[in-house]
Amino acid sequence: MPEDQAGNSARRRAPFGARLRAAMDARGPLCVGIDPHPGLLAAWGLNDDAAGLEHFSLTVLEAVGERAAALKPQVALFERHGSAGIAVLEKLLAACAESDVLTIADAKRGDIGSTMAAYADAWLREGSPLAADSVTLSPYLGYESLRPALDLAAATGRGVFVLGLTSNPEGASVQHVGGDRSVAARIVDAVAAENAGELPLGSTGLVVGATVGTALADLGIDLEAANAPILAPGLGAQGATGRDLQSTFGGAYRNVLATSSREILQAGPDKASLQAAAERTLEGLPRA
Ligand SMILES: O=C(O)c1cc(=O)[nH]c(=O)n1[C@@H]1O[C@H](COP(=O)(O)O)[C@@H](O)[C@H]1O
Repeated sequence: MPEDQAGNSARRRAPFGARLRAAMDARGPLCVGIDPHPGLLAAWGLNDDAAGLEHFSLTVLEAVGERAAALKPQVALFERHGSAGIAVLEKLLAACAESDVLTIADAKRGDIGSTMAAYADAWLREGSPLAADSVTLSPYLGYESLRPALDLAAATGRGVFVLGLTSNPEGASVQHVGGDRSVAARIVDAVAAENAGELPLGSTGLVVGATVGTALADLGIDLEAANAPILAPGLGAQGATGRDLQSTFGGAYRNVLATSSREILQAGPDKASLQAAAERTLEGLPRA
C-alpha cells in the first residue's frame, strides 16, 4: 500500500464529512456522548474502576450504536483511570470501528505545532491504538497551530471538530472578544476556508453549543457558509432543547450533529431504557 509523507497508509475510506453526512441521513442527527462519570457508574451498580468503565462503555455501544450517527467518548473520564482507562478507550474505539459506528474522541487537544503533530499521530494516524474517526481540538494557541492534525485528518479520511462557540457560559469571555471580528468568527472563517468546495460536507467540523442563544446572530457569524459538520453539545443536562437547536442554527441546522451525554446515560444500565432515551432525544430534534 502506498505511503504518504507521514508514513501513513494512503486513504482507503471516504472523507469523514461524507461518512458523517451519510450516517446522519440514515440514522438522524444524534450523537451519544460516552461520559462515564463516577456518579453514573455508581447509579449503574458498577465500580469506579477500569472494569466498570469497560462494562459501561460497551453497554452504551450495544444499546445505541445503531441509532446514533456517532458516539463521542469523553477522554477525560477514561484518563482519570490512568493507563487502564486508556486501554478501555482503545477497546471501545476498536469495537465502534468493527460495528461501523463513527467516533468522535472528545480530547480537546491543542498545542504548538510540533506537539500538535504528536497529538495528531495519537488520534488520527492509521494504525494508532487510539485512532478515532475524528477528534475535538482547541484552537486557542492559534488556528494554524492545528495544521498537523488538519493535514493528517485529510490524509486518512478522518475529521476534526474545532471549538468555535462552546456551550459553557465562561466561553464568551474569550470567544466573543473582538466584536464583529470576534475570535469565534475568525475560527469559523478559517474552518470555512478548509471546507471550501468539499461535497457533500467538509471534514473540518466546528463545535457550537446548543446553548449559545443569539450569539451567532449577535456576532454576525454565518455558519452555513462554513460547510462544516457542527457538533452541538448542551442538549438535556445543560438545558437546551431540540427547538433551541433549530432557532439557534437556522439554515445551518441540517449540518448539526446534536450531542447528549448525561441525559441519555442516566437511563442505564438497562439497554432498552437507554435505547428509549436515545429515541426520545431523537424525536425531540426537529427535522431539517
Ligand atoms: O466538545 C464537546 O463535546 C463539548 C463542547 C462544549 O462546548 N460543551 C460541552 O459540553 N462539550 C462536551 O459535551 C459533553 C456534554 O455532556 P452532557 O452535558 O452530559 O450532555 C461533555 O463531554 C462536554 O465535555
